[in-house]
Amino acid sequence: MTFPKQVRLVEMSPRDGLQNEAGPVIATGIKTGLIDRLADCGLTHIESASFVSPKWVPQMGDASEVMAGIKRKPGVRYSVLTPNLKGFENALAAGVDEVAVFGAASESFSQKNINCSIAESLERFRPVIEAAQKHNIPVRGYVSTVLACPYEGDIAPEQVAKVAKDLADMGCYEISLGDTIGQGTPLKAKRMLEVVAKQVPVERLAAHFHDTYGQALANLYAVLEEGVAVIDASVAGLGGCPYAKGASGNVATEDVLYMLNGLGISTGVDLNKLVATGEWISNQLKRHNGSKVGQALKS
Ligand SMILES: CC(C)(COP(=O)([O-])OP(=O)([O-])OC[C@H]1O[C@@H](n2cnc3c(N)ncnc32)[C@H](O)[C@@H]1OP(=O)([O-])[O-])[C@@H](O)C(=O)NCCC(=O)NCCSC(=O)C[C@@](C)(O)CC(=O)[O-]
Repeated sequence: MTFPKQVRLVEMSPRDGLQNEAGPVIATGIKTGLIDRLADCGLTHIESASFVSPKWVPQMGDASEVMAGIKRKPGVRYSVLTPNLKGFENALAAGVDEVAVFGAASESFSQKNINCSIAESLERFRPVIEAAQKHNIPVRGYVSTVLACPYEGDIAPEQVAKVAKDLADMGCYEISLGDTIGQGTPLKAKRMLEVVAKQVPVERLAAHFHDTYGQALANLYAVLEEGVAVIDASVAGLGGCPYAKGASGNVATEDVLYMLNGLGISTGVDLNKLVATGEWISNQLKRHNGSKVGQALKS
């Protein structure tokens, strides 16, 4: 397989990046400031918030205010997480462009994250997808713990493929494969992708890798070779996972972009603006900038 000529970067920082931030709830103005800056970098798909229970994820409790406060840039898709119909209805009222349902390949992680089994989660997603289709809103699907689970260890690729296929069959246009705790290594990522791609065409798959063990770029390289052309990433490497102790954020968008630029793969994203955005949000949050490229290029 050769590399794709173009990659769509799906920016995770306003959602996956901020959902787990310790301390007081981050001001809505910082969240909207981040989203507007990301759009100005040339990113065309920004996961902006979650319509989940604020008791479960307090940092996402102002999702409606965030959606109302951003400056919508034409050509940018502002998507959100919706675990159930209640979340979908609130998201619809907030005028989102796209929603996402999120399941897992591991039973234990499913229970910890969304308080139900994998089978129950799929039944919960069905009416969300049907309602979204009625309103012509595209639905993305996530599968977490595709390479390892914090409670169950290694996850068989066949388990991932089954959940991915179920979500695709139910109507998700794209399935994002999450190495939630960043434990995967390139060969494992490649094998998992090969097995999943037999059930869901690679054109409908995205890679969502966390960088806990510093393997995310290597894992991305491995799946790019398999034809994956959609990559989830988070500026300044923001993030973590509330149900996966010690997990770090998504791979930093700046680091992915630098690698893609070096491979001659186009994205439409401006690296200098992205580095400035990573530095801006790190300063706002008084947080270490988790991007190596961001550190190297910051002014
Ligand atoms: C799914 C539930 C709601 C089930 O939670 P539950 O407690 O089983 O739900 P419930 O239906 O029994 O409702 C309990 C309470 O939550 C309320 N509620 C119920 N739904 C909503 C909603 N949508 N919006 C606002 N409120 C809601 C509901 O109204 C009720 O309120 P109360 O009567 O107690 O006052 C809960 O478990 C939850 O919100 N989980 C969210 C977990 C989450 O956001 N995790 C992080 C995102 S996933 C992720 O990061 C992984 C990913 C995608 O990035 C990929 C990867 O890296 O692997």
